[in-house]
Amino acid sequence: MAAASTTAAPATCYDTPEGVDVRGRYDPAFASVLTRGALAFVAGLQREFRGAVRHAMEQRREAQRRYDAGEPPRFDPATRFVREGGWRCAPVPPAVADRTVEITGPAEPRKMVINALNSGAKVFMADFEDALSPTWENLMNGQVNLRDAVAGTITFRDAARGREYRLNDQTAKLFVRPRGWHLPEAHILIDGEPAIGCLVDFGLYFFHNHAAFRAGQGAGLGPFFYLPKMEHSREARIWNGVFERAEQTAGIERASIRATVLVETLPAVFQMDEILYELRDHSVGLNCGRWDYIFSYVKTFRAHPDRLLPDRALVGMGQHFMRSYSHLLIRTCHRRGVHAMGGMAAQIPIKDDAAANEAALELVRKDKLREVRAGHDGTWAAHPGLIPAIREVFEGHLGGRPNQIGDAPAGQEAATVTAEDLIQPPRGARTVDGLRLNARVGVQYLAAWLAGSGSVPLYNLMEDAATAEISRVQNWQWLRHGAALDAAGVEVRATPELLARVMEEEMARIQAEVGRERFRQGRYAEAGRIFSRQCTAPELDDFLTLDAYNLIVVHHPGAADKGE
Ligand SMILES: CC(=O)SCCNC(=O)CCNC(=O)[C@H](O)C(C)(C)COP(=O)(O)OP(=O)(O)OC[C@H]1O[C@@H](n2cnc3c(N)ncnc32)[C@H](O)[C@@H]1OP(=O)(O)O
Ligand SMILES: O=CC(=O)O
Ligand SMILES: [Mg+2]
Repeated sequence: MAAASTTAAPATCYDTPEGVDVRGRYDPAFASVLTRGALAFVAGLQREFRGAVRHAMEQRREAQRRYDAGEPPRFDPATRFVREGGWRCAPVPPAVADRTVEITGPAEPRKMVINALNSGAKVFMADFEDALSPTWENLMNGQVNLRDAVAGTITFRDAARGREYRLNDQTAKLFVRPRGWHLPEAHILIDGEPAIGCLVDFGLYFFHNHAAFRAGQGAGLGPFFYLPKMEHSREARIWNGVFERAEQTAGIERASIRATVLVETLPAVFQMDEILYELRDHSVGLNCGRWDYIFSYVKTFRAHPDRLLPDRALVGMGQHFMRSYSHLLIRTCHRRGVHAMGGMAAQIPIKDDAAANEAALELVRKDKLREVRAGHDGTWAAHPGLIPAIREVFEGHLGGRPNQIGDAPAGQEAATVTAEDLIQPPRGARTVDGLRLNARVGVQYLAAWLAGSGSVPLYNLMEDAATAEISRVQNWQWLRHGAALDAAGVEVRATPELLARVMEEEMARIQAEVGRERFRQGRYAEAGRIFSRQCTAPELDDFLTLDAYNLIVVHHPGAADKGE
């Protein structure tokens, strides 16, 4: 139990309710979000839903055993009535009818949160997931940033550049993306077990911000969320229960909270109607999370040598299985009256090369044009510099309308999408250069993640946990099945020996690129070891970030013993 301070000395530990231990570093700013009431709320959610979460995770493993044994993911005959029924989701909240451009970025650093809110995007998705390395410092600073953002008081002074950051009069509407169901929060123990990461992210944010959000940004509704990495509608049902519990606890109307679910796993594409149905009073759409989706395709078909991916750079939205997924998502959302959101082009502005920058922008424009023509209602931008071009494409196409939810379907393609279309293997070459690039990008991303940065620019592209996962699982898949790789016209087999040689050469190349000093001080060597181990593991690890998580957990004994 927490011992409330009885002296005038400043507190140095968190005031926790029964059964809750906070093992993260004490900081008065963190204590302002880790209040006794907020922690009790999170603990209540964990106690009510932990059994269902455990069951859902076991069901994921069970489904994977079936895929490994040769049964592909499919539409569930038992829920045909849901797919065929004429139900609709709750009406779209007027505050977010227009979501043509959404910027995404980690909830920390603070400067980025202000930049994103001021970016001219309609929505800012503040990320505790793919774009954030879940260190204690990042998570808690992220909560502090979001509280100040919702209050409208967030500011930042960049002393080195003499720059002040504050909010514009008009800002993007805030959506928050908590972590996926699979990730623990090891700095908070509830009844002796690590907290469920997403319940910490959701719970703290909701507890402190629901009133201010509804009074301001949400115009009576909200808060708004993005929900990642679900594999089945039973997981959406848990979120729906969490939302209902949160609404009851806060004493606000049912269906205030709204969420967009990322359809970013292959099993989930067969469950889109079912996911929307579970969340029908709390839904505000689905999103094509293309990068995790590609990662999930490899994971789902890990045991199948006939479904090897070509080089990562070739697996874009033009591949048949990706196009089919986007079309079916749009049709599903519009039938149910909610937004069908597009995804993230990986290109970011290139500062020192105007021609290359224009070429990158052109790729983004093309991607967005494809999305809006297909019927998407809005899309994601990784960087503020892309927003004018993306807005031009979407606004040009929509001609002043906030979305195209009520429009007739853009084409007939979606009406005929079959299960076979959704799993058709992508086409293209597999090369040793692809294996190399995966290694070079995967290691540098992991080094950054271990050092606390969850999204980084690498070779002029945005890299985050989802894109790095593709690099990892693709190399694993090629090695596992001894894929034939092209090496300048010569065919070589993907083997652990080949990977070992590639890793040695790529580590040397990374060192040359980042410089000896930065290499020595960074966590590159450790990242190289983890990446190699992951790519050669006999069984594919479910998540790189789960394996590496223990390396960023820092327990502060002083925080837990409370000086008793
Ligand atoms: C697969 C998925 O889940 S996609 C969604 C998750 N991924 C993301 O959200 C990635 C978001 N993007 C980013 O994190 C960044 O754009 C990066 C890491 C790719 C590149 O960042 P940087 O190298 O800092 O970019 P750059 O130096 O060009 O930044 C210029 C300015 O734009 C700001 N900026 C860049 N990206 C963003 C962003 N997404 N949100 C807000 N501000 C941003 C920078 O803070 C910087 O501001 P300043 O001029 O005030 O200092
Ligand atoms: O979260 C988005 C993705 O593409 O993954
Ligand atoms: Mg993702």
